[in-house]
Amino acid sequence: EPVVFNKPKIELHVHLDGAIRVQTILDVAERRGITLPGKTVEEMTSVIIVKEPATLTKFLGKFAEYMHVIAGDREAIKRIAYEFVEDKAKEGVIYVEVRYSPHFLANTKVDPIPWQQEEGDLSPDEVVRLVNEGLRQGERAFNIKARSILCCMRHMPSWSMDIIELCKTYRHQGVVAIDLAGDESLNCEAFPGHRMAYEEAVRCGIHRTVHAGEVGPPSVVKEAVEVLKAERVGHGYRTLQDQALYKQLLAQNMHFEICPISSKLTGACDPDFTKHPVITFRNDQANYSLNTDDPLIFNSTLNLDYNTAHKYMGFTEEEFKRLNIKSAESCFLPEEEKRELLQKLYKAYGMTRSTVF
Ligand SMILES: O=c1[nH]cnc2c1ncn2[C@@H]1O[C@H](CO)[C@@H](O)[C@H]1O
Repeated sequence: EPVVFNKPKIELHVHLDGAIRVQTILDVAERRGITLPGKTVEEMTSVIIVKEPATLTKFLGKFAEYMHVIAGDREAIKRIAYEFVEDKAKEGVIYVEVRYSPHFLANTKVDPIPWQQEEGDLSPDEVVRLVNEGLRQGERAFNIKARSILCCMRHMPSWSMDIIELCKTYRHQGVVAIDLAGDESLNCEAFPGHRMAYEEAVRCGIHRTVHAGEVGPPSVVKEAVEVLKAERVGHGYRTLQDQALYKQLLAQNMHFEICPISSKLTGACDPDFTKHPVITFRNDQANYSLNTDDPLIFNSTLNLDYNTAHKYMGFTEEEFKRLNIKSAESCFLPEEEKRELLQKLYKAYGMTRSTVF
């Protein structure tokens, strides 16, 4: 696979638990005495990955193949965070916001205890500290910047107040925002638990993004923006089905976190990339990023997403630069650090302030 955009990049939408190395899953399983359906990287990869377009619900089921290996294990959680930063640095990412559900990696103070684990002594709070530590060590080792976003889960509104409290506690240790992830096709309207958490986020100045309009109708996007006060929309492809809403969000400079490979394999979009919604976003010079979402499960890299945009959608170097600058402008860093990041991009792209889009 050739590298079409071999320049510094920003990634804003990637799930930590969807970006684990298969080798790490095997190593940890062996150490913990957990039996897996595959013994080699090749075998486990074929168990985990989605090869053909499926449904969001089926795709989300894939996490159950390996989450029980990592969850509840301090060393494993720190390791996946550290290795994630290394992998992103290798892809040419200079700033990444990585998201996850602390509850999904815990085995106490979480109800129900996920992945059929026995109760243990690893709480969501400690999970966040371990991830913060892994990311920080990765930042130092690989010379890139990594921040995190904590996910509420659509089907677990009872966890959402924990999430906003964790965002508040760790806002100066790398946590920059709240997200709402999970299966939008099962419950469309956000539960009061989610709404309360997002209200608190607004009150405390915690940044907000929401998975919306990935497979759900444009009304979910509207709710994300108007009720949950999302500053960015995760995916948001279906926004295009409501032209009035789309025009309004364009005018508002709303940021869309686009994940091309993901959108094909979750069945969110037409598998024919020449018909992809991001072509419309591009033609309208919208504010959006290109992201991997879950590279483990899609067996992908950020380069594959860029190549796909280039090969099937006619994306140019110019557009890749523009969208990365929009991504930096829409990231959840404090203003000062955002300016620094933008300067880095301008320099790497050979742009002076006057040639900026
Ligand atoms: O594309 C997606 N849409 C909705 N939810 C997702 C997607 N990818 C991952 N997750 C969900 O987010 C959780 C926290 O990282 C993952 O465990 C998965 O359940």
